[in-house]
Amino acid sequence: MFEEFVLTASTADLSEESAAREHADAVEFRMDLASDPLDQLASYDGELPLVVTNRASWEGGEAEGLGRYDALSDAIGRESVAAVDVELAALRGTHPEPAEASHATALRDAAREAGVAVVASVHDFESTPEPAALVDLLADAASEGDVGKLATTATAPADALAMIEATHEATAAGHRVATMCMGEPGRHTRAVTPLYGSRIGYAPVDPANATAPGQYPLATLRELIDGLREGGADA
Ligand SMILES: O=C1C[C@@](O)(C(=O)O)C[C@@H](O)[C@@H]1O
Repeated sequence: MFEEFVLTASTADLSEESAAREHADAVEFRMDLASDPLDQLASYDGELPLVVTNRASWEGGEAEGLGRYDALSDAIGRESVAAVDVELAALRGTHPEPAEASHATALRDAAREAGVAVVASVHDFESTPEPAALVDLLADAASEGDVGKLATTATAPADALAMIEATHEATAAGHRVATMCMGEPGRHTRAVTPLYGSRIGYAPVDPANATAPGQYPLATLRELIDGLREGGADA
């Protein structure tokens, strides 16, 4: 997975998979936002592969404590699960709770053994650092997972440009990355960074259930990305 760009339908409700199928390559299952996530996984019989995310509260999600790793270890044993998202701060041991690192690295080992890809993720809900700092973060994240994902908050057009530039540089340096800006001024990065190497996009099936600020609806993002790739009338 992630040899090529993967558009995920991000949801807390796996019954949305049938509606997502037309436009998405995979489903991101936000276990932290879901009710009965393990039951939903057990009864999932959709066609799209799943990327499971159990976002920690300290990284903008709703999962509290180390118990979220137990749910993720359960999830990666399912046939339908192709990738698992793990926060870079936990993998790197930079989170103040030391047990985060041992849990995160054990989960990564288990994922690799099960043939499940690891997305090492970083979020900045306030700002977008300078391009050089973004490239460093992407290099760190890519070295800890099969894909390094970075989502920052754009408050001005220059932030979007910084993310596009960093995506290009990190990809040119051989790192496998997924990038996007949250927030209105960075919305277009979701359609554009795939042209510079970003491997994962996130979009809600129903815009009322967006999992981050500034996401396009799924069908719109698919159309934008495909449209930008197709070329002009003489292509
Ligand atoms: O990390 C990401 C990216 C995201 O935050 C976004 O900005 O689209 C949406 C989340 O569901 C996902 O886990």
